[in-house]
Amino acid sequence: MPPFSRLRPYRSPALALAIVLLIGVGVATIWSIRGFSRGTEWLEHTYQVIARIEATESAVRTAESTARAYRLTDNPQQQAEYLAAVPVALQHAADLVALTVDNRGQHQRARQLQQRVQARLGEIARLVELQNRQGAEQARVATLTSSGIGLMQGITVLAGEMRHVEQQLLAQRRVAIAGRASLLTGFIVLGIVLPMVLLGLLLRGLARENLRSRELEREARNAMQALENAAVVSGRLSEQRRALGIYAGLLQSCESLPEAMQVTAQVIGQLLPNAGGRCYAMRASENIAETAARFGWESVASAGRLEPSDCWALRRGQPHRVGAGHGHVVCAHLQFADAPPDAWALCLPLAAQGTALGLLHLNGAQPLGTEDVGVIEAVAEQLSLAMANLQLRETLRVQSLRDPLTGLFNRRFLEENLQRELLRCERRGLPLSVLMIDVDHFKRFNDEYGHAAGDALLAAIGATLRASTRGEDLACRYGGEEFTVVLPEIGREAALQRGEEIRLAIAATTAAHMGRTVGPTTASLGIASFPADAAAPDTLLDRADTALYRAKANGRDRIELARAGDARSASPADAVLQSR
Ligand SMILES: Nc1nc2c(ncn2[C@@H]2O[C@H](COP(=O)(O)OP(=O)(O)OP(=O)(O)O)[C@@H](O)[C@H]2O)c(=O)[nH]1
Repeated sequence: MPPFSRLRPYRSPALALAIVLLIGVGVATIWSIRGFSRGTEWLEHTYQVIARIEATESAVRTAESTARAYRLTDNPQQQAEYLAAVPVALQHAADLVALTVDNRGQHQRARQLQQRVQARLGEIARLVELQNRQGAEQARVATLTSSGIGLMQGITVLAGEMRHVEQQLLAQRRVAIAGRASLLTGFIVLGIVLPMVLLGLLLRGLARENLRSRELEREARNAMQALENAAVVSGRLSEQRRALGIYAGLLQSCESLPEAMQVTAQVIGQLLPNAGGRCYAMRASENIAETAARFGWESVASAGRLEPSDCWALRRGQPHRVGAGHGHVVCAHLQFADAPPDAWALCLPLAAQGTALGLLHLNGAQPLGTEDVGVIEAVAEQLSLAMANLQLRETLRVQSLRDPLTGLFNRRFLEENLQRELLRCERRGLPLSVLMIDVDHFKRFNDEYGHAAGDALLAAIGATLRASTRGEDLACRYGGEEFTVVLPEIGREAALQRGEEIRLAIAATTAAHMGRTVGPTTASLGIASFPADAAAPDTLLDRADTALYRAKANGRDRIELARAGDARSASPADAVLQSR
């Protein structure tokens, strides 16, 4: 959690405290303004008192000087001025008394001053009256004995004292006003700074809140995206699971390895459209893995055939991945040099019960997800199982069609395939010959050397027949010591020649048994050809068999061709053939 969130519980109390402080600052400011205002009023009051003291003193002096001028000039104008000055002085003295009621000391002094002013004005009034009654000269003589000078000095001294006191008050009030002005300034500054700090803190808090909400919004968006991605991955996984289920079913229905490989290629192409690759099948006889199917677009070229030593997966028997952060040990069958920068390659061995059956190779330039690797591993596992099953089936099939002693096809295989070969040759207008071969006096051989030695010789004769026939020929063990060779596209004459070669080869065949060589022995052969002797498989075999009997009857170790006369039975098709 960011620090802002930790401070959140303290935000409301802090805000309340700031508001209280602000109110306090406001109240203090108002109080200071009022105090400042009161101080100013007192200052003005002091000035008024000082002005009134001076006015009183001045008015008394005016009355005094105009009365003196009247005495000296006897001019009524001067008397009038004197008479005007007297009430002014009295009024000023009375005003001063009224102005100083707030200050006891000054008030007493003001009253004394008023009394002295009244006394002084009374003295002047007595002299003016004397002048009016007895003349100016009499008044001037009286002046010499009057107490006017002393009274006036008393007024001046008292007025000076009062002024001094007022000056002191003035200085004190100025200091008090200056103090209040500073306090007021302080409160005003505080009143400006505090809201600004508060506003700054609030703005900072809001900015951080905004940032946090944007972060939360981004996180929510990311979470939504992750959820959507998970839904997509989940959908893809279920689709892949479904496809794997279908794939498993398809594999079970495959009848051959190439078919299984093709199905695998199609399924991988569908599951991973951005990947390309190959399915390799091992050719056990050559110890080589050969491409059996391809899919997608290959970003990394891979060889069509490879030896197990060319692939690390086949060497180690476990998946091998290279590129896109998965190592740089590249298999020899890959050409990584020409691949795009982000290319990757994945090889998975196809194996069952420790036997390498093939290789599944994928590559691409788009990143491969973990779930994709899981799917590929599942495909490889299923394909390995299917390959093992198919191989087992093939082995069983071969075993069911081959004679275990000689390795030749068995009679069932002969019967199943002779018809097909006949039809093929008939379609193409080609002949076909059948050789029935029977080992001579084999009972005697068995009796002389033992049944096991007979088995060994029969196995050796089987090998001789395999070596004496072409890939398209069918060399079969018909039963016991009797063999059949079907020679497609071979007519009577050529069959005779091939039969002779076979007879000679059998006559030269020996077998090693219990540390000694047994054989050789001879064999008799009967040959029947299509279309000359028969058209149906059974009849053809019968005719060859009949010819064989004749060879036996004529002394063995020889070949007899079927003759028209020695037909023992004929199928409807042969009847048609013989009537031609
Ligand atoms: N060792 C061995 N002998 C077999 C096998 N199948 C058949 N035989 C023997 O082959 C012998 C065939 O004898 P016959 O049919 O009388 O014919 P033959 O002795 O070969 O004489 P001809 O055919 O007239 O030359 C029998 O003794 C069978 O037991 C086999 O799988 N192994």
